[in-house]
Amino acid sequence: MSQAGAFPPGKKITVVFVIGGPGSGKGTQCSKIVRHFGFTHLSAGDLLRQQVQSDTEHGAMIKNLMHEGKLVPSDIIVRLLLTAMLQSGNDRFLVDGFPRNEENRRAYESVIGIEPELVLFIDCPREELERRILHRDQGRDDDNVDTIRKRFQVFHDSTLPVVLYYDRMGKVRRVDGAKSADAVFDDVKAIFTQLLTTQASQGGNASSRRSNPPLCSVL
Ligand SMILES: Nc1ncnc2c1ncn2[C@@H]1O[C@H](COP(=O)(O)OP(=O)(O)OP(=O)(O)O)[C@@H](O)[C@H]1O
Ligand SMILES: Nc1ccn([C@@H]2O[C@H](COP(=O)(O)O)[C@@H](O)[C@H]2O)c(=O)n1
Ligand SMILES: [Mg+2]
Repeated sequence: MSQAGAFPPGKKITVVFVIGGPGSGKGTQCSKIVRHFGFTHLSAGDLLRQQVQSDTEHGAMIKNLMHEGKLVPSDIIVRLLLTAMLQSGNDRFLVDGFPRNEENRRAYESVIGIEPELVLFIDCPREELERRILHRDQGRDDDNVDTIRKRFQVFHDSTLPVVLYYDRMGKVRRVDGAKSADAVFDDVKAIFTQLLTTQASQGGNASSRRSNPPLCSVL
């Protein structure tokens, strides 16, 4: 079914991409941002894990790819993100763990087309990331030494180039993810306070969204 027009025209929709290596604290910081700033948190990884748990059409394929630390086809993720955005009724979204590669970025642009206000990049050394993941203990199938190595490789080869793409557009805000979670959030809070203050001073209804997004092309 077409979802075209589901975002009211003229209404400002704020999207922030949250990117960082595996275990950098994306989910941790997103929870804090939700509490302080009223965003809806959409974790691409969580949406995929729900598909696996619900044993949906693509569940088995997604499970295998995640176990291998590989990326799931972009059309699947973008459809999940769009559905979650529309269902939320909110107009502020944190998109965690996305885009992970150039294909994700292009699929998002062509299907959803809401330009991110900024890209929060949580930067953290690899040794610290590995330590955190191996201590996380949330029963994730991909939190093992073999898969972690593959996830790092994907991050380096496919995700960092996307960060660089947005950096060239002046959209990246880097924070030092090696600090304590509260200290990282002090930096994150300053970034979001500035974003929302700027938006408020601009009237809050200027839209960076395409006027006629091709929402129906994958639905
Ligand atoms: N700044 C921090 N300092 C120390 N530990 C942290 C920090 N931020 C998060 N953690 C812990 O590190 C682990 C990974 O954090 P989190 O799940 O938020 O990362 P993530 O970027 O969402 O990871 P993934 O990409 O694997 O989903 C968790 O156990 C979390 O409690
Ligand atoms: N854009 C994305 C995001 C995630 N995946 C897959 O999910 C795994 C876990 O992601 P987290 O963000 O929760 O760490 C990831 O390793 C990929 O297999 C994806 O394909 N595309
Ligand atoms: Mg996470």
